[in-house]
Amino acid sequence: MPRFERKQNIFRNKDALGESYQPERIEERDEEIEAYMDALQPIIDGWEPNNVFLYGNTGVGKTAVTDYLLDVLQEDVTEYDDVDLSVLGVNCKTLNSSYQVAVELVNTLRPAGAEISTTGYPQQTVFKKLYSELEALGGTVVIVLDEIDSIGDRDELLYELPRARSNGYLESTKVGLIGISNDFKFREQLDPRVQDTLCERELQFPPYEASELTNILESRAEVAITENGCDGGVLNLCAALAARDSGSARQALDLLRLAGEVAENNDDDEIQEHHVEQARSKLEQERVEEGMRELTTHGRLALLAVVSKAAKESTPCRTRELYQEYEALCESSGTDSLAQRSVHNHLSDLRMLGILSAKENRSGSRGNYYSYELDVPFSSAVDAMADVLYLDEEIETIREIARMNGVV
Ligand SMILES: Nc1ncnc2c1ncn2[C@@H]1O[C@H](COP(=O)(O)OP(=O)(O)OP(=O)(O)O)[C@@H](O)[C@H]1O
Repeated sequence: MPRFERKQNIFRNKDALGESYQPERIEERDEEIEAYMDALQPIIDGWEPNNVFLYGNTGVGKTAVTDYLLDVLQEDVTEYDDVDLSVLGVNCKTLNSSYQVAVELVNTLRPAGAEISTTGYPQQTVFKKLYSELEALGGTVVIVLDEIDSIGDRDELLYELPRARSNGYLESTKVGLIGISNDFKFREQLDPRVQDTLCERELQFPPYEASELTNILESRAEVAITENGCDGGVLNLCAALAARDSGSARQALDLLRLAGEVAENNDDDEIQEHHVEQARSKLEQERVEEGMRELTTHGRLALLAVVSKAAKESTPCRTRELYQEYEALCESSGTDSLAQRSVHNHLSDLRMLGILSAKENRSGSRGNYYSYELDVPFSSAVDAMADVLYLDEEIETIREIARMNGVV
């Protein structure tokens, strides 16, 4: 019977490369930290907080810097008896209206058992409940709304909360909002009056360059990886790959962690560059598989049509032929088919997602046309579709044909 055996050649503390780890030091963000501290200064001075809007791509340290600075602020504020600071944090990802965010805030402030229902109240009633909880808390309250763009255009709370004091809803409590977003369009879409208040102080976090990512990785590797667990060029390679793609520290850290796991699984004592390469293609495949799972039904059926043609070794294949395959799959799954034009749009989307590639062909007088083929491994595409489409028989036939043709 196989037994578990502890492996600790590579990692000293693998959790330090994970999402929930809060770094002791923030690297390469001195300027942003200075501007951020400047925006938070009125809190220490005992005045009303500024509202702050923070934006930048995913993984560029918006949350890490915010958590770090608010911890420092909470510690430093204890020096001053006349400032009583509370920090509330809500991730808005699953809350897509002001109403839901307000309910979440009320329930964060209420003791267990006294929460309000998430539906059934007029919006103003929920806002009033929020004001009365905030008033009961007193002092200065900083509310951090991460992924604030999920609120969409139902942004009344972002208009009302910063004005609650001037409108007489709050007397003793001073409230400051910190909104965090990686959607650049969100700011532009906001009502100009909301923009004026929420974006009182705006901070932009640019993507990291390779040398900055190397420093972030070096300081994290000190905690996470054993002394001889990592070959010299590995951190530079992870940093360079992440910088070229997204400039995200999360991507660089994920790459290093996965490369370490690959090395560990091979029973190697050191992470080397070839482990990073393997980790990169694994992450790339995961990303594509995730993209495939998030497709709409017709996107999936259009993709399965290409998969089916690939099994028959008939790709690249033009839209017209793919459309026939797609119609047959729609019929098998009891789904009404879309017009060829719409299927063409789905194929273009799949191309944008990096799941398909397309070649443009010239066809004399009738203009150009595209032919499509898979840009991901056949087995990843068929596995992902088997998980999300209820077409077991058809998918088994496709696999069978692929096996016969030596595609898999
Ligand atoms: N300057 C930095 N120094 C140390 N670690 C960092 C730095 N920037 C980012 N990180 C680390 O990178 C990871 C991603 O950072 P973070 O979650 O702050 O990104 P984000 O900009 O908030 O991304 P998202 O918009 O996706 O939430 C975290 O593990 C964080 O600790």
